[in-house]
Amino acid sequence: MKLIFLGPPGAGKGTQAQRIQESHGLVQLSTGDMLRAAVAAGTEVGKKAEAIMARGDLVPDDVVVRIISERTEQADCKNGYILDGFPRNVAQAEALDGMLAARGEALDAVIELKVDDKILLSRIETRAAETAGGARADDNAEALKKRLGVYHEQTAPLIDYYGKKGILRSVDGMKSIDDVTAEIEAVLKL
Ligand SMILES: Nc1ncnc2c1ncn2[C@@H]1O[C@H](COP(=O)(O)OP(=O)(O)O)[C@@H](O)[C@H]1O
Repeated sequence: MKLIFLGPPGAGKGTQAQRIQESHGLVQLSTGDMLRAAVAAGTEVGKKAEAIMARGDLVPDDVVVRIISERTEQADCKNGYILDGFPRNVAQAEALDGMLAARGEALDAVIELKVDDKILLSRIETRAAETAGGARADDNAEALKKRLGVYHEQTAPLIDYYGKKGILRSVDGMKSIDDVTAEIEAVLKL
């Protein structure tokens, strides 16, 4: 099974992807995590991405498309995967379509986690406070506003993109973590 978890920063994509990957034997592929690992390791990609990520902008499409293309070819992805944080704009979605078509594969579903902006802001502030010291470079008010703006401008159009393909499944991301997981499980059984 190949899934995309789509939603704004702080929507709970990572938390839910973690839970679903365990129950379905899938691999969670978070481009944010992979890019942070590249920054920490000081690779060429990391050097390119560091400042861009810190201010809340998107890393160039060719960089993340290559990362996903290479990662999904590894043996542990055979049973399927959850893309978390990718694609983030229409160009990335088209590149993903091309990659899957060339492999004779297709997406099973795109799970959209719907959360209001007001709730997102308070969730991310809490996350920043809880991880103070070890906080992510982009968990501050300014970068967060930027990330939300980038989401609405560039990523939200994907809701329509996948809606038209008939594979979009929207879930209320404002319920409890367990309830959201249950709703996703229900949607995946259909
Ligand atoms: N698919 C992507 N395309 C471009 N940049 C990305 C992509 N995924 C992650 N990034 C970069 O990594 C940052 C953090 O991403 P992520 O961990 O998914 O955070 P969140 O979902 O909380 O915004 C983004 O703001 C962006 O700079």
